[in-house]
Amino acid sequence: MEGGESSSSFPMGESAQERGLSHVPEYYAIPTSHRPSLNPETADVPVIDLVGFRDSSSRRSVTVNDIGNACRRYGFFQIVNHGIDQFVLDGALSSAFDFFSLPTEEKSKLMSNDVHNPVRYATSLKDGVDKIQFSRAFLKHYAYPLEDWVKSWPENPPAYREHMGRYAAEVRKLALEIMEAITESLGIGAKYLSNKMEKGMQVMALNCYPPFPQPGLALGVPPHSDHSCLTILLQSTTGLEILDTEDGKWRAVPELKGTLQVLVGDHVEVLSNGRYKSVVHRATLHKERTRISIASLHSLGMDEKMETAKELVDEEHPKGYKESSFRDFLNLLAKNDIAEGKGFIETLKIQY
Ligand SMILES: O=C(O)CCC(=O)C(=O)O
Ligand SMILES: [Fe+2]
Repeated sequence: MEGGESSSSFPMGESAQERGLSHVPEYYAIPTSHRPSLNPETADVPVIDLVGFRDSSSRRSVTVNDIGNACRRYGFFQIVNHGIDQFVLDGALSSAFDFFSLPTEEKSKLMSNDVHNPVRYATSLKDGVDKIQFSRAFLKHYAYPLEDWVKSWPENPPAYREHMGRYAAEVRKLALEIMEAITESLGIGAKYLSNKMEKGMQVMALNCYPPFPQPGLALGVPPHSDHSCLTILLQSTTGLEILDTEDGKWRAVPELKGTLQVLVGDHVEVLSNGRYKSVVHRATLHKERTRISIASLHSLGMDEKMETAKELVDEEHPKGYKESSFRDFLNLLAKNDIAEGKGFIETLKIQY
């Protein structure tokens, strides 16, 4: 089990018997303290109007400031007026839905547990695993440069490549623009990372969470933060929850038609020397509905090391993180089940 190219530290559950829950089937062995609420509080997260960032007037600096505050406070914000048409979003969601609706034999052609594989399908309901703590199927594929990767994407459903390809290209442009707003908000300039992001990686993680009979007893994806610089998430319905570090509570991200969710990833935490923290998040399950989410993860190139900006290091703020690349993350993931292991960001922190 792993998150959407993500890193996490999540204590494995004691067994149901150990906790005296004999009426709960063994496969619902999620630790009590990690069970999601069926009525979570709603997160009061900032909604950023991106038109403001594209403005040349003072509105731009207000928007940059709002983005900086959101990154500092939550590591998360929602965006409206992002410029991606609703039909492109709907096309991506419905092709994801159609892919997951294919017969198992068809999806299994892409089945792989090798985290280095650029296109792979997997599910958390593996044979022989009797503890279903997480219920999810996912398809992950690289998406940039699109012309290099699209050939290895699913051939079915027939419209998949066109619809997902269109969304992939548009969401990547958006991610690069938001990255500019983030570096500008850090005071290191909008173009600080532009060249490296231009040559960077885009991984799309399509998640499918089928209806689950007892959604209070399992999760879709365990708590984790994404390894990326930033992740843009499109969801068909609610289910994403973020951890508020101020009070340690999980809160549900509200559903706002047409919005996209922006998650600060581990590599922006490293870049910012901890001024911005990657957001710890998880996905919950619904009793009757299938939920689809599409996470687009943007980072530097495979072997390009992300380093803390030297402009953000001084006596008061000593360098807090080691440098690392996307490949370093994959290597950690390969030997570390994220449901058990140390989160990627934890391995990067420098202890003084
Ligand atoms: O489904 C979601 O809302 C979250 C998915 C996620 O965190 C991921 O793919 O990294
Ligand atoms: Fe994630």
